[in-house]
Parts: sequence; C-alpha cells; structure tokens
Amino acid sequence: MDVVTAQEMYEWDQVAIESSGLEGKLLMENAGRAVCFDLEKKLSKHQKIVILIGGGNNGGDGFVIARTLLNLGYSIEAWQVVPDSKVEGGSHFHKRLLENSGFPLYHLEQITEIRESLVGADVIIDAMLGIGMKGRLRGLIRQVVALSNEQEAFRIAVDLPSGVPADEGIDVDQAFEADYTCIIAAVKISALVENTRVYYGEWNVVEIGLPVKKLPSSTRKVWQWEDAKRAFPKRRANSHKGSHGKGLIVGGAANMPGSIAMSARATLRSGAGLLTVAAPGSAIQNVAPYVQEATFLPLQEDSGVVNGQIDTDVSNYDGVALGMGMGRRLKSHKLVEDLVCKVESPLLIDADGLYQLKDILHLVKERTNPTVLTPHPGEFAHLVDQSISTIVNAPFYYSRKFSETYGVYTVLKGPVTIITAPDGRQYVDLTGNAGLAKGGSGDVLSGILLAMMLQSNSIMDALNIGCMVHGLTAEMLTESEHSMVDLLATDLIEGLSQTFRTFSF
Ligand SMILES: NC(=O)C1=CN([C@@H]2O[C@H](COP(=O)(O)OP(=O)(O)OC[C@H]3O[C@@H](n4cnc5c(N)ncnc54)[C@H](O)[C@@H]3O)[C@@H](O)[C@H]2O)[C@@H](O)CC1
Ligand SMILES: Nc1ncnc2c1ncn2[C@@H]1O[C@H](COP(=O)(O)OP(=O)(O)O)[C@@H](O)[C@H]1O
Ligand SMILES: [K+]
Repeated sequence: MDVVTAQEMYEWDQVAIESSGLEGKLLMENAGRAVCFDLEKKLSKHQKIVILIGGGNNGGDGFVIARTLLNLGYSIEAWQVVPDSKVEGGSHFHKRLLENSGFPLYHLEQITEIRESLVGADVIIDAMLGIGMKGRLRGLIRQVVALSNEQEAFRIAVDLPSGVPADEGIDVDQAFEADYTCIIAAVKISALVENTRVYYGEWNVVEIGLPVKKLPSSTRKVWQWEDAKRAFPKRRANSHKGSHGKGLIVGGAANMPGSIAMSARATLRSGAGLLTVAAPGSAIQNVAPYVQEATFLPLQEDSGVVNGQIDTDVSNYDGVALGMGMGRRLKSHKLVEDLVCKVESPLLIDADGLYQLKDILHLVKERTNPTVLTPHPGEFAHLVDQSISTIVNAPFYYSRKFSETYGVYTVLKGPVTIITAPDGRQYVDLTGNAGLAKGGSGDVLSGILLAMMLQSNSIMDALNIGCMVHGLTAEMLTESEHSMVDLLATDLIEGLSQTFRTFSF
C-alpha cells in the first residue's frame, strides 16, 4: 500500500493520462464507482444521504458517486456547494451526466438553504475538496463543514476530509470530521500524521485503474501482513543455535533492572539463538532470574551505573542492542561511544543510549555497519533539536532527513511507527493500540528487533517484521485475555508465542 504526497499523486494521474492514455474523466468515473462499491458496505437504502460536491476533481468524483448511488436506488440529495463557474473539465462533464440522467442537483448559495437537509441526514458524504486544498477552508465550504460537524449523521469523506491537506507539516484549524474516509488510489501522508489523522476516522483505499506498472515507484509504503509473511525468516530443520544469531544486550542499572530484563526476555522469545546480557553486576543479580537462557557479562560500575568501556571482544556478536534502562548519567557516555566505534555487527540504540548519542552523531555517521535508532518522538526531538510538536506534525520529513544525513535506520515509534532506511525508503507500521502506551513496551520492542536482526538478511525486513509482531501481539492480547487498561509489557513478551504461531513455520 503506497503512501504519497499531493504532488506524487498528481504525477501518478499524469502518468495514467499521458503515458497510458487513460482520460481524466474516465479515471474520475473509475474513482467515483470504486468509492461507491466500497461505500455500499456502510450504507443502507433506508438512510437519508446528503452528498456535498465541490468544484475541483474531488467534486467530479462526487458527481459520479451521486449518479451511481442514485442509479443503485439509494436516497441521495446532491448539493453543489460552489458556483457553476468553478465546475470545469472532467467535473463539468460528470455534472452534466448526473443532470442528464434525470436526477436533481441542488445549488447552494447560502448556508441556510442546506441546514434542514443536513440536520435530517443519516449520512453526509464530503466530496468538496481533495488533494488540491490549499490554506485554510474558505467561504461557503467552511460553513458547510462546520454545520456538517455539528450533526449526528455518519460522516464519510471522499479521498480526504475537506480542510485536511494531503501532506504533512501543515496546521489545520477546521476540517470535516469524518467517521470513515474512502481514500482514492494511495494513502495520503496526512492520514498517518498525528494532527490530521484524527479527521479521517477509519479508512480504506480503493483501486481506480491506474497503470501500476508505469507508475514511478513509491518510496513510502504501509507494511502489511503479506509483506511480513513473505519476509519472515525461515527456521530450517537442521539449524543449530549459531544459525539464529548470537546477540548482545548492553544496558541496565541497579535501580532499573526491569528494562533490560524485558528486552532480553523478548529477544529470547523472538527466536535468537544465543544471548548475552552486559549490565552492571548489581543489576545482573535482578535480571538473571527472568532470563535463565542468557549468559551475563558484568560491566564496570560506579554506584549501580555503568562506568567506563566494555572489556569484552564485541566482534563475537552478530548484533548488539544498547541503552535500555541504562540511565542518563554522564559516566555511561563512554560506553556508548565505545560501542558505536567498536561494534562491527548491526547496532541498535534505544532509550537512554539515544540520549547519550546527540554529541557523537558524527561517529555514528562513520560506522560502516548498520545502525538502528529507535526513538519515540521525545527522544527524536532531543536528537534533532526540534520541538516534539514539530516532529509529530512532520515525522516522514524529519526521520528521512535524519536517516539520510547519518546513514542510519530510524524507527520513529508511536501509534503510527515510521521505519526509515539510510537511503530514505520508508515503511509504516499501523499495528498496535493504546494498550502499548505504557513504560516497558519500547524495551520489549528493542528485544524483538534485535532478535529479528539476528535472523534476517535484511535490516529493513527485520525492523518491519519486529514492529508488526509487537503491535499484533498487543492487538491479539487485548482482543482475548487482556484489556488496553491492564496490558503490561511483560504480558506482551509471553503473548509473542501466539503471534509467532500465526506465522506457522
Ligand atoms: N486525474 C484526476 O482527475 C483524478 C482526480 N481525482 C480526485 O481529484 C481530487 C483532486 O482534484 P483537484 O486537483 O481538482 O483538487 P480539489 O478537488 O481538492 O479542488 C481544488 C479546488 O478547490 C478550491 N479550493 C482549494 N483550497 C480551498 C480552500 N482552502 N477553501 C475553499 N476552496 C478551496 C480551489 O478552487 C481549487 O481549485 C483528488 O483528491 C481526487 O478526489 C480522482 O478522481 C482520481 C483521478
Ligand atoms: N497509542 C499507541 N498505539 C499503538 N502503539 C503504541 C501506542 N503508544 C505506544 N505505542 C508503541 O509502544 C512502544 C512504546 O515505546 P517507548 O515510548 O519507547 O516506551 P518505553 O521506553 O517506555 O518502553 C512503541 O513501540 C510504540 O509504537
Ligand atoms: K473530500
């Protein structure tokens, strides 16, 4: 499932029109009909449906939707909310088709004219503005949106809710608050960004006949179950523990043994062959009972906090995860720097390790082996010197810029998790739920990701699978024995078994 900006979507439309000869008005017919067949799952013929139609191509889709649903026998009131002079090209063609089919079309000139219809509607369909929306909502459309939002009706948006831009990083002051959005051809970035995704409600993408083989390949995609199934590392019958990777987890502090214990247990539950945990000795005694399968490496410490370098040969490990529960004391900085320079296998840095990284990003850039950073928006904001709100409003832009600048894989965590490769390719993980919004979920994720990196030849596949396994486990647990309220990070670790079983290998 591709994720596009408005400009990329226009380029796709252009390719369809110019290189494959698919006329714009035919594409509009396809789009409108695809939306209708998707909406049939949501609509019933007893409902009073009002459709609001704008002047651009989104409005063009609206004329097609009105005509198709009327032909199918739905009770539709179609309102054109812009003057005739604004309806041009393909939209004008489809407006004529609607009128020539003998169906009424109402023209809105003053907001009072539509009040009664909106108040009495069971369903309001918004086909006013699409990817061509610029700036704040203006004029009559602004009033129609405000009035629609006040109603009890089920609200449906076509392509995107009017008032919401397709791209990220733009503030929205008012927009149609959809319960459901039927997205045309490809997910628009704003459906995945914190300040705008709320306007979409639930959503689905419909296919409209674009020539997929001719389209420029998208650098952003939603990672899906089929992708995980395809890329999931196979466990061969004749494998041995060395075949599944030897991992090292470094972190922990005397007053925070839980983090690293959870990461380690999650790594073991996710298929790693061998695992060593390096932590201050005073933490190890509390970690060891939870991970009997691991071996331990006591680190030099000072009052329960790591102090100094790591004495072991880190080249013995196939992957290293660093930072969980380590604390932010200056004395652990040396260890982070040491590992950034010495680890020749893939290195994942999370939590307090990220905090220590800010002034040594130049060393991270010099690494020739993969580096994976797994910040939440707060940690990422600290790393890139921006406010948290700037990051969450433009997460695709900032994580891509950061990954490209420092040559790292970035897993920017949240309700929508964005995974970016050093070359700028991005995958989006939509799994998980608010049951994960608790301390410890991130530690479990780091453990899963390390295990996946140990077992996969592709870091990007490993990260995408790991995020999905983490999120699906939360979903599965909150649909069965747990709720989003009580779910604990430790439940997640034990629930991994069920998720892995669904991959059925
Ligand atoms: N190739 C095509 O023609 C296709 C286009 N499609 C539809 O076309 C849409 C894009 O069409 P357009 O590029 O015409 O864009 P819109 O349909 O978003 O319309 C843009 C027009 O709306 C008005 N407008 C912009 N910002 C406004 C604001 N803040 N307040 C009030 N009015 C404003 C302006 O007059 C502008 O020209 C897509 O979202 C999709 O729904 C689909 O039918 C698929 C194929
Ligand atoms: N509301 C939510 N919906 C889906 N996933 C969430 C939500 N809140 C948190 N998560 C996930 O939970 C994890 C939290 O990680 P993090 O913030 O590092 O937690 P901690 O460090 O306290 O363990 C991330 O994987 C994030 O994607
Ligand atoms: K719309």
